[in-house]
Amino acid sequence: MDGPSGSGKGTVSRLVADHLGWRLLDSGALYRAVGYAAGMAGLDLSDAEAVTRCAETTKIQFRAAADGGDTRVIVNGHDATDELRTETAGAAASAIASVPSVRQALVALQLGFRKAPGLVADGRDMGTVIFPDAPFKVFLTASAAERAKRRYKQLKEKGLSVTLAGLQREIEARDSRDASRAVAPLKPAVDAVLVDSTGMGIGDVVAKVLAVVKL
Ligand SMILES: Nc1ncnc2c1ncn2[C@@H]1O[C@H](COP(=O)(O)OP(=O)(O)O)[C@@H](O)[C@H]1O
Ligand SMILES: Nc1ccn([C@H]2C[C@H](O)[C@@H](COP(=O)(O)OP(=O)(O)O)O2)c(=O)n1
Repeated sequence: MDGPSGSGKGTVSRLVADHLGWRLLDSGALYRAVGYAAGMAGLDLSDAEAVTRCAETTKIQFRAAADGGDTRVIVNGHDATDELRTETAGAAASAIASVPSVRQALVALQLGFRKAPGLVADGRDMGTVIFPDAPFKVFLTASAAERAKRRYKQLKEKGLSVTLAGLQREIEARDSRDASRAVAPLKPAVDAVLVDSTGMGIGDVVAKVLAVVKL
């Protein structure tokens, strides 16, 4: 499941994976974790060699939350789940994700998630680069205005201080960087089913995605 920020990939992927009893890979969390670790180490995010070393050495673990809430993301032993959800972490992730050797450093880890009975993987290049032979591919979109509204609500609920206009600018800047980079740009795989979730409820989107999965 690939698509731009706020299209609902994470939410829909989790529900689809739960429904099918499949595993889940939130690939964006890996890029966020590396961006976060690089920031903690005081690295210059435009220093390709330093951030590549960081991607090669950062220890990233996913841990189910005890209360059934969001999966926790542990970065070098520290639970960084909350820090990783911020738009600053998203921007840092997008910056380091444009470095080809950083992407390369995360390939094996992602491939390791592919296990029976199945995997739902969410990101930007799941259907194009990491799992090109995936039998079912969805490219999930929504208008930039709607995606900004969703993110605004989500971050406000987490108590973060954000503005709608600021978020829309940040989301559009990130999408344009993700889509224009030379390696693994954000774009639908040729065999992906396009789902535009603008104006659709989460349940309807999940049903549409499940209809793509023909077992
Ligand atoms: N179809 C939808 N309608 C309304 N809100 C949605 C929809 N899909 C997702 N959301 C909400 O939008 C926010 C961003 O969704 P998320 O799954 O994190 O997107 P992504 O992983 O694509 O960035 C979340 O708060 C989520 O609950
Ligand atoms: N497979 C992926 C996943 C994410 N990235 C990069 C580009 C994205 O802007 C950042 C953050 O991704 P993430 O999916 O967590 O972001 P959103 O939840 O969609 O806002 O990481 C990537 O380059 N390739």
